[in-house]
Amino acid sequence: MGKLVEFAKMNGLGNKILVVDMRGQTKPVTPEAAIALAQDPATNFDQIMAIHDPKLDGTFAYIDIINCDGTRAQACGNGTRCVVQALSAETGLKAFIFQTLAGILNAVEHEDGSISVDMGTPVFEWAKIPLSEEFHDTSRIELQIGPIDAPILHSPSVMSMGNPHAIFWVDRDPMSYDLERFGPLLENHPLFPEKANITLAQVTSQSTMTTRTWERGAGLTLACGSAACSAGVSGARTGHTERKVVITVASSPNQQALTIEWRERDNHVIMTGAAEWEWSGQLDPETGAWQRNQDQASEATGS
Ligand SMILES: N[C@@H](CCC[C@H](N)C(=O)O)C(=O)O
Repeated sequence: MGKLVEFAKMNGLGNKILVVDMRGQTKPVTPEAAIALAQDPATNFDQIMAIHDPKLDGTFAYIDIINCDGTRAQACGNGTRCVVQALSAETGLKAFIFQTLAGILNAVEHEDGSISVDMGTPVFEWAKIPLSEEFHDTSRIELQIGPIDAPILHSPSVMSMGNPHAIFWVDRDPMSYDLERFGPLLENHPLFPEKANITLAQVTSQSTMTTRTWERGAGLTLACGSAACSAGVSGARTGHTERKVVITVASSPNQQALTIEWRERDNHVIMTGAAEWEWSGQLDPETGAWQRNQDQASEATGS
């Protein structure tokens, strides 16, 4: 193994996250290392959250977000909560400011252990989402899947939460749709030049909804925080819901929930929910070789 760095296997509502401590390192986690770690059942993850030294005064760290296919993502809500929990346990601090590809994120850990992340402001302009075709109104665009006269999914709300999202409104349990089949078709649809995260959202009341997501670069995941933010914003934007919603993530273990508030006063989106530590170890950020801390060992190493 080469030079090793500390990492923690964590999850946010089941969304599998590796929090990797890259502070003091000059090079990033390589796509090869990410793919090797994703392929190993013990370290299999949806996103790596690599904590780097700050690049900007006033921020605690720069967070590099890597999908399990080795591509980079601008935003990861569940992963950001995991980073906050890990750094809070290390430093005792409760509030953090991070820099990501999507911009500056403020986050805070509450007394009860739940974590709120200010995910920034939503973007609705078609060219900035981005879409490959001009749409004046992106709150519902023309896009459908299934028979032309009886589409299975249609008219999504599209937006960017730093990363691109399409929210399809459904009237039954999102788990009853074959998202494994439709997800890749929609993620890679020519309308999305940078691909898109695809979410099914069922509105259950003015202040509740249920979601399930096919993630760009990761496929079917148990949960996606930025998708929940996008569903919350899109629900209010289309008049389906109020600006504050509790979103049950249908695919998460025990159907856990996130609270999403699209604040009227400053247009910011605040996501609140849990994060969970599973185990820790060390890994080589160049190759993905890893070892688990001795005291937690059951499956000790991978290379
Ligand atoms: N799981 C994440 C989203 C991760 C990024 C996404 N796959 C992308 O490429 O945009 C979340 O919790 O937000």
